[in-house]
Amino acid sequence: MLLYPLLLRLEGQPCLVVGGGQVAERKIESLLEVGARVTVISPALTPEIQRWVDEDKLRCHLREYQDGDAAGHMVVIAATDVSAVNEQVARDCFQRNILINTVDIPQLCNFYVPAVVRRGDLTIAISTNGCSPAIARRIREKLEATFGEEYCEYLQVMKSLREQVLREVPNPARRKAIFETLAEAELLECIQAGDDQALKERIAQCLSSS
Ligand SMILES: C[C@@]1(CC(=O)O)c2cc3[nH]c(cc4nc(cc5[nH]c(cc(n2)[C@H]1CCC(=O)O)[C@@](C)(CC(=O)O)[C@@H]5CCC(=O)O)C(CC(=O)O)=C4CCC(=O)O)c(CCC(=O)O)c3CC(=O)O
Ligand SMILES: NC(=O)C1=CN([C@@H]2O[C@H](COP(=O)(O)OP(=O)(O)OC[C@H]3O[C@@H](n4cnc5c(N)ncnc54)[C@H](O)[C@@H]3O)[C@@H](O)[C@H]2O)C=CC1
Repeated sequence: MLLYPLLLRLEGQPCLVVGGGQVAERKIESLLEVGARVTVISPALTPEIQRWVDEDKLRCHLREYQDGDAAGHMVVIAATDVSAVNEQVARDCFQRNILINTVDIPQLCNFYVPAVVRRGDLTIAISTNGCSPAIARRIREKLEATFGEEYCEYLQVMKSLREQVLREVPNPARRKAIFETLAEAELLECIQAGDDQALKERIAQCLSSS
């Protein structure tokens, strides 16, 4: 079965992680990174999760999951090492149409967590449809080597150029031509080389030629 890829806005949204072990820690970290409002329910926590609790980065209930705890959350991750508990959490979520990731039972997920490369505004998400998370991780590591930190600045430059063109060029067909010329203009190479002069010249060329 094919999965539909989505990028969610979770800033300020209530999310629940059930379990406080190694896998929970990885999933919590990625939720905190995007500004989600995270609650953890688990009788025990890794030292890192405990640190996030101490720093007030997340709310925590030091107890076992109880029926219905999932209610009111946008996203839930069932990450205990007890399959029966994870199944109970998943059941609660399916009843309520909540997004649920059950870490040990792919059939009880309505979404998977991909491996992710982030470079500022660039997000590359990798999934093997659950066939091999280890391969997803290796592909991420390969892509990290190809898409370096310079993509952060590159996308910022492209963003401000795009805003400028949207503002100044009324004709959509001409705008499209300019965006394509800019995308092909090897601006990344100028950024990698730290050559601001060449960058400015190429941009000026693109804006005047298309
Ligand atoms: C279905 C899915 C559901 C979900 O969790 O979303 C799922 C399920 C399971 N994972 C298992 C094992 C491992 N998972 C990892 C790592 C990651 N797993 C992630 C996602 C996913 N894992 C979803 C599918 C993603 C896809 O479509 O490819 C990543 C990408 C994202 C993240 O978790 O943040 C993250 C890499 C992040 C990174 O490095 O970039 C490693 C490797 C490691 O830890 O280094 C191992 C051990 C090696 C191996 O098994 O391959 C097991 C079996 C446990 C057991 O042995 O019983 C199950 C359950 C099952 O398959 O039945
Ligand atoms: N999807 C993924 O990416 C991966 C999934 N797994 C699966 O994830 C599961 C968890 O792995 P780990 O985090 O390494 O285990 P762990 O043993 O480190 O953590 C389990 C956590 O669940 C908590 N817990 C147990 N019963 C609970 C209950 N009734 N209510 C709330 N919390 C409860 C424990 O206190 C502990 O914090 C394993 O079953 C494994 O099969 C393992 C690797 C990767």
